[in-house]
Amino acid sequence: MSGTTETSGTATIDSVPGSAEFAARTHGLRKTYGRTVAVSDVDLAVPHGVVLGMLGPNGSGKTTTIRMLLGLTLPTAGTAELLGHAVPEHVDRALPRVGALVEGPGFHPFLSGRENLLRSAATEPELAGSGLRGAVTAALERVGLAAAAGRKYRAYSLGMKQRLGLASALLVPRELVVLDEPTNGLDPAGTREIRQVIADLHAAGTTVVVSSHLLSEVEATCTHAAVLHKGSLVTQGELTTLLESGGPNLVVAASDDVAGLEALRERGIPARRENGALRVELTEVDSPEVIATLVHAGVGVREARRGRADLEDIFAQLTEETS
Ligand SMILES: Nc1ncnc2c1ncn2[C@@H]1O[C@H](COP(=O)(O)OP(=O)(O)OP(=O)(O)O)[C@@H](O)[C@H]1O
Repeated sequence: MSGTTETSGTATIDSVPGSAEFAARTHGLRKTYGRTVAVSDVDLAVPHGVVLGMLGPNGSGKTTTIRMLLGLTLPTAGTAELLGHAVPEHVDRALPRVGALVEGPGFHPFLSGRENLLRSAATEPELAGSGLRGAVTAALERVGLAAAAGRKYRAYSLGMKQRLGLASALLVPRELVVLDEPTNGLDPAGTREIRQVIADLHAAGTTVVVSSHLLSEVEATCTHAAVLHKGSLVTQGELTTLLESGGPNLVVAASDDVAGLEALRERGIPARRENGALRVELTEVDSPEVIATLVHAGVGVREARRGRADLEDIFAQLTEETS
């Protein structure tokens, strides 16, 4: 790319920082590694003020998308914008207002957590001068690392390393915070703390993009979701809208769920096994037909109750359709 011929839309947005319609945006974003297509034609739009969960199994392209958004990896094709600035061309204009936790934050193994953060803080123009130590202490407290601040980074557990990366991302107030799998390696208490940090950021009006392969994580913390599958964006939008798009379900405790699943699939009724039961989609059929099909096949029905599709069902539907 020459750097002089950008689309007029991007140029206009760039001339008025902070006025962008979306906090982050990509158009036709693509990344290939040899013959591996890591990310394929992704059009992501992150509205201001949302907590967007980037959801997808391992290898679906979450990290690569995030790295391209932050200007850490160059796209093979397509464009990206961060707070209205074209990436990578003008990413330096956006980055002071963006906090990021991505793999390998580059901390020094022989320095303590606090010393590492002081080094990070020294690169923040906003903290030049007296505010530095106070900001570091506040960030350490915020992520629950104050007690371990004097220990060497190399002695930190994976969870502590994650927290230090998060502290670094939160040294100064941010407009946008991007977190790649922030609960990786954390115990349940650590996971709760990260959720609280995300909730606090959201309450303060900060836009958060958080990647996860855990559906429960996204359901618990996010207002929006973007689902990636094999490098493609299969859906994005408000979480409530996404959840409403899932039809009613019947959860059946059957005497033989393997035989039951086979019988249902033979009749073209979408179903899957889940926690020792069968979860059956009721979009085309109703409950009596499901039960009759099972009983006909000699499968006993111990219990059947109706429910709505949860994120896991919707995710299964979306990813099966594009498999
Ligand atoms: N530097 C690289 N060189 C070669 N292939 C890569 C590279 N980075 C990513 N890939 C491949 O691109 C695909 C997407 O990887 P990516 O890390 O973006 O997925 P992910 O959804 O973040 O997965 P995870 O949750 O495991 O981090 C995978 O097939 C991966 O092996």
